[in-house]
Amino acid sequence: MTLSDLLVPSSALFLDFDGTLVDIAPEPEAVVVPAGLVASLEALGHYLGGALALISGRPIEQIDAFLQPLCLPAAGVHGAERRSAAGRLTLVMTHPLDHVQAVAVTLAADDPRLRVEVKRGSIALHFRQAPDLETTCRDAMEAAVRESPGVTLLAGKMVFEAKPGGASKGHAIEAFMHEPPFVGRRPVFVGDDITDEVGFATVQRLQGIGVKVGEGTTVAWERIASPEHFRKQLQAAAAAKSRKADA
Ligand SMILES: O=P(O)(O)OC[C@H]1O[C@H](O[C@H]2O[C@H](CO)[C@@H](O)[C@H](O)[C@H]2O)[C@H](O)[C@@H](O)[C@@H]1O
Repeated sequence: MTLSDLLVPSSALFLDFDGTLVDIAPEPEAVVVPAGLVASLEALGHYLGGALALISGRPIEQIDAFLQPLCLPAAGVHGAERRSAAGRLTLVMTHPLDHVQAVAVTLAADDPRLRVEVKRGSIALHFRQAPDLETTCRDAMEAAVRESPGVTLLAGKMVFEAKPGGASKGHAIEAFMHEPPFVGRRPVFVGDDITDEVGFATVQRLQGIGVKVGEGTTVAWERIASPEHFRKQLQAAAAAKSRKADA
């Protein structure tokens, strides 16, 4: 089944960013937004009456910068921040991350291949350039999180990320689904990572469909081979739906 088959005017579309809309890159700032992607998102958002949101581990301001001039409804930092379709910003309560940050920074000081990303409400320790340090990073971050009340650890693609226990992509999607223009629609969520599984489970509980991009076990009912395949489907869906709207 293609994305175009899944979408009708009464659908709500939720999209992950890294590994779904854009290819994974060696560093967080090295991702490339291919030509035409912004136009496809804009056209589909229009077709869906504005019920299209980005659900990312990145801060919303980074998503805005990558997709400018588009400014979509969005959840950032794995649901720790959310901007509604009306532009209202909601922040999930965060917990002290000083200990996690100190542990991550100390590790990275010993090996320049490690990278610490400090976000509002989360600390990410990237080991993409040092895959041999995965266990060291996991052990250190797990221990640091155990000593940080209210904080949980996510294992993403070559990254361990400490974030507020009360925030998740599933919670963010559910919050959107209680508000216009998402309320009453059938949700579709497309993502690629283990961190997206809670989003797939959430939309499927709400009678919607999860779509997993790439390989790996998943609870999602549908699968697309790669971000490149997904972008092609997005473009095709945007073109087909725009044609229908014009007819
Ligand atoms: O939820 P997402 O939109 O998929 O964001 C998840 C994380 O994406 C970024 O890290 C990942 O992508 C980088 C660029 O491709 C890659 O270098 C890194 O190894 C990946 O983990 C971002 O830096 C994180 O803040 C996001 O949480």
